[in-house]
Amino acid sequence: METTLALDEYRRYGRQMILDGFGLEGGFRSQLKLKRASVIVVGAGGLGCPALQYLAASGIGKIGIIDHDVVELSNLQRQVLHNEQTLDMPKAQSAALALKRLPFLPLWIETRQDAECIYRLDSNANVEIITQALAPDNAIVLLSPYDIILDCTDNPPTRYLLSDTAVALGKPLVSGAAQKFEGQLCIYNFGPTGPCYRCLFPKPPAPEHAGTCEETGILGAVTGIIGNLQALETIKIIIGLHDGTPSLLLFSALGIPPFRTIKLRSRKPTCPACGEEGQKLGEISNIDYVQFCGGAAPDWEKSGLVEGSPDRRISVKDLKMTMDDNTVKKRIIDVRSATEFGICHLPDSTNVPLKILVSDPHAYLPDAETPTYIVCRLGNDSQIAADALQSVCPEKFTVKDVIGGLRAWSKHVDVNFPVY
Ligand SMILES: Nc1ncnc2c1ncn2[C@@H]1O[C@H](COP(=O)(O)OP(=O)(O)OP(=O)(O)O)[C@@H](O)[C@H]1O
Ligand SMILES: [Zn+2]
Repeated sequence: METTLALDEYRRYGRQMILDGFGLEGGFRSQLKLKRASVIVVGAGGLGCPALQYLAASGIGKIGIIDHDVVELSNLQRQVLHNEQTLDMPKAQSAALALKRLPFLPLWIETRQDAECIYRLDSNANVEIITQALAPDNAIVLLSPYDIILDCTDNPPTRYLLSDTAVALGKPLVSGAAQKFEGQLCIYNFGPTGPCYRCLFPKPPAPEHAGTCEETGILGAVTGIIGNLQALETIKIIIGLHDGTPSLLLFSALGIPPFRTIKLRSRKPTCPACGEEGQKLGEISNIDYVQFCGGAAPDWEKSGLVEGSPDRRISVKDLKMTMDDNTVKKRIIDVRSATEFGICHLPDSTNVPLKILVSDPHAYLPDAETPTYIVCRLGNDSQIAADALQSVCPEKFTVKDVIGGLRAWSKHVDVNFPVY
């Protein structure tokens, strides 16, 4: 265990060590606590990146990063540790390089450890990278070496898995969430009576309310605020400055005031994860979290490409042929929001946002001679809209949804069509 600070660490961390109240036992001891602490950040995305940079800069001794995904261009708007040079690189690795300010991963520091997916970044072994998804069968093993867990992920199955694992390991879980202009922050399973995620949310959100940033949009600075708060709360826990009162912080960039805090009750005795009286969950490795949260999100484009009911669906290539044929009548309805329609749209398409169309499908009935093709971004909403129209129009009318939506259009028909 570390008992001293190196000489250069006094200068490096001096600005925080001299703070009045930087740990009850004084700056030196608090800095040592940070140096001895280990923290694991699950998800090196919008929340994980800002959290990681402040955790690393504060002098935390060991940081783990778990993420199975690779860096994509659409991440750079908010995932500030990644850059154009690290596109396609595993996010955990890209984030670790940024923390160490290294341009690439030199071979001499890439040492494989016990699991195939784990790398230690340098001889001080202070950043550990795990390029594998956190799953029920590895969560206990991967998280147990760390003192504090940060949930910087974006999906309900992983949130429940992280909470249950934190309870099983008796570790605090600093959890962040952000979507659109809004964010949330909560520390679960903290102290002897702090509630867990299941205490607060015994039931998962309906799948339609669990959209990803890709579906709903996100302002980068919002994830920056929540991710930074996660780092701050983690540092407070380590140096003993957190009073442990359970609360949920709600942030809205457009709200007045933008921050609100809700005091939470303590642990629920009947909670199946952390309660004394609850019906026990059982082994984490045996729990099907995806099933619990309503099943996996379908891959709409793929499912659409399967031979299905050709009379109700049309491929993007067939749509293109129809559009090029001036002798046939057609109508293309784009059911995305007006904002998205403004970003890009197919020539001669009309914008009728999904909500408006399904609230009054009769208003958008085609005529017998004009086939209607319905398009959206990914080919999901267009199916709902097509169903709504088909249900109110006579059999012989043609209403088809465009398989895979505009994403498929840019992949298979026009590579210059914007993807967002
Ligand atoms: N079970 C998991 N194990 C490891 N990493 C996870 C797990 N679940 C989610 N993540 C990671 O959490 C991060 C969440 O960040 P964020 O939502 O900003 O990124 P994203 O998924 O790239 O976003 P987008 O929705 O724009 O594609 C992602 O990098 C994702 O790979
Ligand atoms: Zn609980």
